Amino acid sequence: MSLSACQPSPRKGHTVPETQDQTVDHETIRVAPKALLHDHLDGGLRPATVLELSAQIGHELPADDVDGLAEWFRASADSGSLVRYLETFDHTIAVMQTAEGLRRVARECVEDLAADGVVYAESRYAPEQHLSQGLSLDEVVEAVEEGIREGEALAAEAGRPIRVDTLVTAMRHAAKSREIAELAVRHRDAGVAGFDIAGAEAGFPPTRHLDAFEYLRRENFHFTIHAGEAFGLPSIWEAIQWCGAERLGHGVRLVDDLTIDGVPVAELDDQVPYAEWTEEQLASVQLGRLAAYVRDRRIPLEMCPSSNLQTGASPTIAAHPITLLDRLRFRVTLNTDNRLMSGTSMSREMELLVAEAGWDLRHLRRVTVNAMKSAFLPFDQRLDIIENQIKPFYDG
Ligand SMILES: O=c1[nH]cnc2c1ncn2[C@@H]1O[C@H](CO)[C@@H](O)[C@H]1O
Ligand SMILES: [Zn+2]
Repeated sequence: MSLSACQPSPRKGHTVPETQDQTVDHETIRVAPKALLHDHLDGGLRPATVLELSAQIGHELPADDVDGLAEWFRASADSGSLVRYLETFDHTIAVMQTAEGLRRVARECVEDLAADGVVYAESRYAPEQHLSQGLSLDEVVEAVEEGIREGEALAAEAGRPIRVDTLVTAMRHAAKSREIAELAVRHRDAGVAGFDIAGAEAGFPPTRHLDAFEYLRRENFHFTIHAGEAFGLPSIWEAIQWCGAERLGHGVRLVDDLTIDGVPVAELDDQVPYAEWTEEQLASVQLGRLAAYVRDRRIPLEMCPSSNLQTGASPTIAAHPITLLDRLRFRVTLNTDNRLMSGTSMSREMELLVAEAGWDLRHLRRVTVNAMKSAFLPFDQRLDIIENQIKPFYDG
């Protein structure tokens, strides 16, 4: 891929000059250092592990071989509805009910991310969904952290060092968020970097969990909220202005607050791919008050293109708002969401954007630095990864 004339000129501070060849091939993407903020532990199992652990506990699966099961997850998650997409998790959560199962899944998650070139990741899961065989909430967290430390050690041995922190999630339809928030804070010095709420969005506004968010703020703890995926601007507004979310999980519907001459950009008659918009077209986009606030405050958007195609939040990669929001300089990050359900990886998400949305190495560098800037990791450690791992590769 070479540079196209439609790309915005790099601003001061963007160190890759526009004249430099930004060709991105498969191998470059594979080895590029990546930062991943939004990846569900229970959405990233190896199909072989689901099969093996299910056989051990007598859990019945919809397919009995690796390829068939991988395909079943992809196809079933491809429903166009978040609620149906989430039903596929029954089969992964079933094998994550023992300390041993949780530890193995966490260890393999870290190894798989490291093999994909990820150098920093935040892996999230909902401890309340892993209690059916008698584990306590604390035992669930401890088992996951053990598995993650094992995975980090194995990855370092394999020459692919990676740091993985966790986000403890509360399910938004349940009424446990305060208890889960306290659980997260209890384990803050043992690998838990933040808190999240997930699950069906429509009908379950984040303000139902205000008590948990107020508690977390008093504890100086970090949290992100899934918002603006299956429901629109009111959900994003509540997450930021009522709950105080530091980042937005997805936030893709923020595009509803972008207009040209009063028409929402997604409803424009002549739909030109965002990569091909001219600087004049970009300059004519008006930001509503919420979108302007999100951009002004540099609120990170944890965007997950493939997942959004499956749940119907976006029709195609080329038309996915990530490219428009990136070109308008929102703080966009690129994520996998659920590697098993989407049959994806960070490399694959990057390749899709390069092949179908006009991205090149500068875009990949930008979302990687953005993600690292937005991580729930102490500032000095974020800086260290940016300066010593990310920039040397992308600017080298
Ligand atoms: O994209 C998503 N939107 C909302 N909820 C999700 C998404 N992906 C996964 N989960 C939910 O988060 C739980 C904890 O990891 C998963 O069990 C699933 O129910
Ligand atoms: Zn998610």
